[in-house]
Amino acid sequence: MSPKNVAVIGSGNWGSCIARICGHNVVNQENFNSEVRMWVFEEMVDGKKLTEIINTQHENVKYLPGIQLPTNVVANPDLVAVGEWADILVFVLPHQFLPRTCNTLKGHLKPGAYGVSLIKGVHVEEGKGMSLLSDLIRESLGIDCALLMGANLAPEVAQETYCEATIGSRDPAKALTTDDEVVVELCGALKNVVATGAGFCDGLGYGDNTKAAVIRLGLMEMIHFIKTFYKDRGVRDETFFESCGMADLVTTCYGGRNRKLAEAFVRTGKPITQLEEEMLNGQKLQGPLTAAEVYTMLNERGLVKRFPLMSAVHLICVGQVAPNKFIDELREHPEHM
Ligand SMILES: NC(=O)C1=CN([C@@H]2O[C@H](COP(=O)(O)OP(=O)(O)OC[C@H]3O[C@@H](n4cnc5c(N)ncnc54)[C@H](O)[C@@H]3O)[C@@H](O)[C@H]2O)C=CC1
Ligand SMILES: O=C(CO)COP(=O)(O)O
Repeated sequence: MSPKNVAVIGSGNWGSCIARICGHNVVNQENFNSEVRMWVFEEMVDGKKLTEIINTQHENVKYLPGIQLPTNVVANPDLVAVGEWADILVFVLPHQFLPRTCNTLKGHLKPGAYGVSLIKGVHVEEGKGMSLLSDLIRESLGIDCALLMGANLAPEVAQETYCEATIGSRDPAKALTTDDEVVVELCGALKNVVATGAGFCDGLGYGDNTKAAVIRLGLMEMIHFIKTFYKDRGVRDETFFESCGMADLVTTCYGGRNRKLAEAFVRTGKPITQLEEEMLNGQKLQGPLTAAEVYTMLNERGLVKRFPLMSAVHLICVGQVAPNKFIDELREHPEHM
């Protein structure tokens, strides 16, 4: 069997961190090519191409500054060239860019190539409903796709502190932890909405009890949402207690970017898009966008009242509900009835 080529499709905060890990992991492994290619959405940083900076300084100075990348991680701005070369494609980019990325890759992958998605989000088209991002990858590219999700704030993972992750796959040859891939993927997507709510709590000055209630109600809505829309795909309760579930929810509600910006949104009154530009230096928030996508689904199906937390997060983000009404929206939560 010839050694497999690993490509990382994405080069943001998490993308660069994962490329670093892949780079270390393939060294001296006879089953893998010792070079890892990382597709970079090209941009200029201080007058230089980001790919050139990464390939000479071995650091993604914009999205993962201060962390050395192994020299066998090679940045490449040509998505099709990276896709044609790869046997394993690690998808790790902000979810809003996935449809266009798949369209570009379509028809260019090797036979037998497969994907692993680390992307937290969903794909919703008005009037057409919701699809999993992994299904988008599977269907548009004609490849199998596993998932890797978990309590994994990139800056901490890059520092190599102890953490866990959950790998989901229907194919037992690739599934190290669970075949319950729908729960693995959707927990990763939906916790970003709850984390936005947790940030509102912090911005409003509530204490830990209130935030714990938001986290718990958020988890209950996540479970109910997944069971409502995907019960025919083998949803199991125990998966919610894996790293992809409870643990990721907790870490994001305390240490994530969604929490941080939601707090600033309440404190400053500035629009989320403006705060994203001011505070994240090109990194992208997934929570408010996912909240809008989830709301579209819930609204089309008359389910807004059954999911008051996720709905309120969206309505607050778009300015239709005042942030200080957030907790009022939860007082008659269906979980309390
Ligand atoms: N950062 C983290 O701690 C973690 C992130 N994730 C998830 O991983 C996914 C990727 O997140 P990050 O790597 O942190 O990204 P990021 O938040 O750092 O986003 C910046 C990336 O988006 C790219 N980008 C900007 N415009 C683009 C376009 N038009 N087309 C394609 N790419 C474009 C930039 O080039 C850059 O690579 C997200 O779904 C996120 O929720 C999952 C676990 C941890
Ligand atoms: O998914 C994450 C941690 O597992 C990162 O969350 P944020 O995007 O809120 O930083």
